[in-house]
Amino acid sequence: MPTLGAIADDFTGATDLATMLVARGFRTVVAVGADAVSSPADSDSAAESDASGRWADTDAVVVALKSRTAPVPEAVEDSVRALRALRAIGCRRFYFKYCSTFDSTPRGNIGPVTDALLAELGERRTVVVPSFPATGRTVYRGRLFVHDDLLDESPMRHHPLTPMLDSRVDRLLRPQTDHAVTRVGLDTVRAGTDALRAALDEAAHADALTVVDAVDDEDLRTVSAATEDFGLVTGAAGLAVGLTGPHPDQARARPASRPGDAGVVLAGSASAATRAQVADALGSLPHRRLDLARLRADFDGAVDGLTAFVRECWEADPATPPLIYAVATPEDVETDTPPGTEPPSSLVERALAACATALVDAGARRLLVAGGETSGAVVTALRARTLAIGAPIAPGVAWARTEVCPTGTAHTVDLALKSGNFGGTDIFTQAWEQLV
Ligand SMILES: Nc1ncnc2c1ncn2[C@@H]1O[C@H](COP(=O)(O)OP(=O)(O)O)[C@@H](O)[C@H]1O
Ligand SMILES: O=C(O)[C@@H](O)C(=O)COP(=O)(O)O
Repeated sequence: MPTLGAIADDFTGATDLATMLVARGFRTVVAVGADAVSSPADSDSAAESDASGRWADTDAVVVALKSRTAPVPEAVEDSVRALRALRAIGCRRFYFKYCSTFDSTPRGNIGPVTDALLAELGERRTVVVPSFPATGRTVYRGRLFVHDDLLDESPMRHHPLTPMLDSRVDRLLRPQTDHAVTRVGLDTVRAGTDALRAALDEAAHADALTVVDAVDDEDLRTVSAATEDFGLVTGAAGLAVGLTGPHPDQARARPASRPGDAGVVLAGSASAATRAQVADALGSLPHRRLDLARLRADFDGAVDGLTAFVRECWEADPATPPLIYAVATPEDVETDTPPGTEPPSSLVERALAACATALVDAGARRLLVAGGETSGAVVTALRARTLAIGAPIAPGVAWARTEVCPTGTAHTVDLALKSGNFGGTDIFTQAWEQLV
């Protein structure tokens, strides 16, 4: 039965954390929203008995939410519902997973969600640990680095929804929370678990969100050990490097598809890493870029055109997955919404979700989706309820086996949700090799 429950503020973040938990020996399931955790049955006793059967072979459950950029009340409500659902199936330790680049605005949602989860648990303190060294995110003297750059000097400065204009994590968090925000530096972390635990027990941190420095995995292991009796920890997936699950050899799900099964890449991400991956794949994968004007003029016709193109590609060469993408260069991002029309971001999400639905119906059994918001739209449209994490592809990215039911018929597919900034340049062509 699961004892560790996590709440992730986007879908790629959920599979990112789940990938880490699987590698650490937790049999992990990603549940799409709180409802996928709870039984649909309405009585508590029915929910309990159903839960004990459904979750018997699971050590950790990660609830995937689409709450990173949702209005604050909605993000809080969804997160608290997820927490209650996780408690109802027996989880006793909780992990709030947000982005390793601390994606949020001065109004939230990291602070308000953390406050609400603490209140729900009756806890007064937690740690704030966005560090994820395997992907170049480190925190030193409270400043968040993305590889060699301070966060506010990285491409995150220009993020359309959550531009990160400061790199001091405590300063970013303070306007978002009702708690005090404190810091513990690397010297204390490097002094070891007992020293860090003693520091976190000091009065200053007793009723606070404490930003803890960590620049390598050993630091994260120390933070994890020093907080093992905390009801809630918060951070990126890196912090899970310090957790140890009970099933080191059984945690990974087997692929659903076989080599040669039809696949597709759907890239809605506009981030720098995805743009480089798109550029790399244009040389070797058949491809089409979304035409926003055409989608506005005739949405169904445009989607039909894209899916017909993919089917033709499969017929010509079943082994090569075509690429449908939204952004190749920063200039491709439309920031203005023509009067009376749908915002470009939602149009793109809807188009890629519609492509995913039609393509699964047409035989796609392997889908690689790039971008957190995009993944949320695709997974929701495919009506997936749970994802079982399989083979790793890159730090923070793995294949997941999932049953989807977009139009009434269920299919088991392999799905990889790639965070915009994760993965090597050749991930769109190389990821398939892990599906064996
Ligand atoms: N050409 C475009 N113009 C405007 N918005 C776009 C365009 N292409 C993609 N988007 C939107 O940008 C957002 C990208 O977010 P996400 O999928 O989380 O990836 P990332 O954060 O890596 O960029 C999505 O909402 C997507 O629909
Ligand atoms: O922690 C991270 O960096 C990722 O898990 C993540 O959340 C990235 O979000 P997107 O770039 O929106 O996919």
